[in-house]
Amino acid sequence: MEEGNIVSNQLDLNDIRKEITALDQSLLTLFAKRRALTLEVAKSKVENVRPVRDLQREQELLIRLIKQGKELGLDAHYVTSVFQTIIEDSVLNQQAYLQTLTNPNIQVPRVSVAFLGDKGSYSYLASHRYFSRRAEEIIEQGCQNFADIMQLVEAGHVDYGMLPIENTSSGSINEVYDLLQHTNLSIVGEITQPIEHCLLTAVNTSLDKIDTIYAHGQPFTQCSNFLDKQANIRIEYCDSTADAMAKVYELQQENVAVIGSEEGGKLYQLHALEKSIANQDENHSRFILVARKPVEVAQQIPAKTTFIFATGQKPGALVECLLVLKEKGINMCKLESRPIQGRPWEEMFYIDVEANVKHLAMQEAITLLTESTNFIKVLGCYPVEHISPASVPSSAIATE
Ligand SMILES: O=C(O)C(=O)C[C@]1(C(=O)O)C=C[C@@H](O)C=C1
Repeated sequence: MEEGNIVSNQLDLNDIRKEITALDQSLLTLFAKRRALTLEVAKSKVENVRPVRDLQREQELLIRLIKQGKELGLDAHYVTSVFQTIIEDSVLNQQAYLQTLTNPNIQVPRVSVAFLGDKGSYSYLASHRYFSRRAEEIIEQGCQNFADIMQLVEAGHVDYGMLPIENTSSGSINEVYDLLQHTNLSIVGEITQPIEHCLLTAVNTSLDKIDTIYAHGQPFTQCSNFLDKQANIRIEYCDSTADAMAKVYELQQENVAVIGSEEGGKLYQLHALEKSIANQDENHSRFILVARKPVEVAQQIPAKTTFIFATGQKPGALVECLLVLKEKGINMCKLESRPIQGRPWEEMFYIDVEANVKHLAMQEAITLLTESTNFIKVLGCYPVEHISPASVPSSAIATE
C-alpha cells in the first residue's frame, strides 16, 4: 500500500517536473525573442542617434511589471530582480552590438586572451563573461603573473589581456597600475565580476578537520575576518586561485581547502564547504581589458576614459588639474596615485572620468591638462560595463 503511494507520488513529481521543464523552455524562447527585439531597438537608436539607456522607460516598465506581478501573486522583489537582470543583459547586448558597428575590425569570431592563473581563476571567469557577448571562441592563455600578461599582448602573441585593477574589499591592485605606466597597450574594456569567495574542498569533510588552506594573496586579504577565526590553520600562498584549486584537487585530502569561487571550483570537481567567507558581503573586482590598438566608443554608449599624468612637485598642481575637469563638467570616478620609479617622492596620477575621449569637453580638458602637467597619456576610452539598475520607488514595491 505504502509502496504504491510512493510510486504514484513519484509519478506526480515526474509529471510536474515535465511541465516545469516545458515552461522553462518557453521562458528561454521568450528571453531570446526579447533579446532579438532589443537588437532592433539598438538599430533604430543608431539611426536616430539616441542613447542606449533610457532610465525613464526602464522605471515605467518595472513599475508596470511589479503591479502586474502582484496581481499574479509574485512579490515585488522577485519581479524587480528578474527584470533588472533582463534589462542589464539587454543594455550590455546593445552596447556590444554598437561597439562592433563602430569598430568593424574587432568583430572576429575567435579571440585569444591572456589572464592570471588557469581555468577557474576569477580572471578566467571575467574573460569568459566579457567575451560571451562578443566572440564565438576564446583561446585561453593562463599566465603566472601580470607582467607576463602584458608582454604576451605587447608581443602580439595574444589579442587581449584581462587584468584585475581594483576590488571593493582590498582596494587597488598596485602592481597593475605600475605596469600601466610603462606600456603602449590601450585599455579597451572593463568588466565587474562578483567575487564570491567560498572554502572549497575535494572530498567530503568538515571545517574542524581543515588545517591547510591554499590561496592567492588577494583572496586571503579579502577573507581575513573568516581566517582569523580559524585556529591553527596553515596558509599556503599560490600564484593564482586556479593553481590553488589544482593543488587541492590533486591532494584529495580532507584536511586541505582552497579559497575560490564555487563556479571556478566546479571545473576542478571541488565543492563548497563554506560559502560567502569574504569580509564584505558585496565583494566585486573590476577588471580592465588591454589590447594593442585603442577602440572607439559609440556615441550612444556611456564611456569611461582613463589617463595618467605627472605634475612635478608644484604646490596645488593636482588641484589645478582637478579644477580643469570641474570647469569642463567632467565627472571623475576614480583617482589613484603611484610612485614614479627613479624619481623619489614624485607621483603618477591615474584618473578615470565618465566621458568619451572624442567629445569636445574632454579634448579641451586634455589640451589644458597638457599645459599644466609634465607628462600626460590617455590609457584608453572604453564602454562603461557596470549597469546600475533603474531605481523603483518604494511605493511600487510596498505591499498594500
Ligand atoms: O526601450 C529601449 O529603449 C530599450 O533599449 C530596451 C530596454 C529594455 O530592455 O527594456 C533596454 C534599455 C533601455 O534603458 C530601456 C529599455
